[in-house]
Amino acid sequence: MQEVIKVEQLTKSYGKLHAVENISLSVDRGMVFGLLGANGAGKSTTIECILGTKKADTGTIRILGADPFKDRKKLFERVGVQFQESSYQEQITVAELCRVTASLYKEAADPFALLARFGIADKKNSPVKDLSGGQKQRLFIVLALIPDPEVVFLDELTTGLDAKARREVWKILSDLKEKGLTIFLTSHFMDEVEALCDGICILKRGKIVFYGTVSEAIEKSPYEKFEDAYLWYTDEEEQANENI
Ligand SMILES: Nc1ncnc2c1ncn2[C@@H]1O[C@H](COP(=O)(O)OP(=O)(O)OP(=O)(O)O)[C@@H](O)[C@H]1O
Repeated sequence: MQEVIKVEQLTKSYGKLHAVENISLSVDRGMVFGLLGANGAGKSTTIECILGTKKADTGTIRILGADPFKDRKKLFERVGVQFQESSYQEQITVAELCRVTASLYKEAADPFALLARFGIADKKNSPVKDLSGGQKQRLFIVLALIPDPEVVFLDELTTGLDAKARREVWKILSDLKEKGLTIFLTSHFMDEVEALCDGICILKRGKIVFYGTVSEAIEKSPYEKFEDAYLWYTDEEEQANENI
């Protein structure tokens, strides 16, 4: 099994704040990996360091065997990224944004097939700014998949999507995974994590508090449901009480 993402001892501080401390993780090809944690736990910082858009203070990071900070150009064609907010011209339409994005890659996927797959083909002539929150979110997943990447980073995957759209996105991602796509995601929805993730890492104030599979996370907690186990791993009060 080929290792697609490897992070060893990643540390990143903002001034005195240790945003991420000693994070190590490994993601194999065709795996869906979930990076979890409360707001401010350090997920975005970790992803930005993995992508090379932020420089880690210390640690080693490899994506597809390359150093993302030094080899960004080389990785650009092979890695997809979903942004929460993309910067685009005020009046640009969905079709134009997709075409512009596709033009950046040598071997782009067909953006219109992707729009159809994500149920927003009828919006192709609408200005992006007029899309609903959920439609925009789906568009951003489409943009991340346009490079036809080997690995894709999806930050807060289905935030803003209704229940049906979430299920549809899960199905599409499961199909892409079957074809060998490696998926690195963050999510605040534990049902989604249970449905999709082969491996997870739970962060609490920048440190790993659990690393393994969803079923291991449940087993090592006093709970039977994953959401309860997740809250137990991340709960401030509970952990504070344990230290008394
Ligand atoms: N550029 C920055 N300068 C200073 N502090 C920052 C900066 N970016 C993030 N932080 C701080 O680092 C910590 C980790 O933030 P990060 O955005 O990585 O968390 P997160 O887990 O992605 O949160 P969320 O779920 O809210 O997106 C937070 O305390 C945040 O306030």
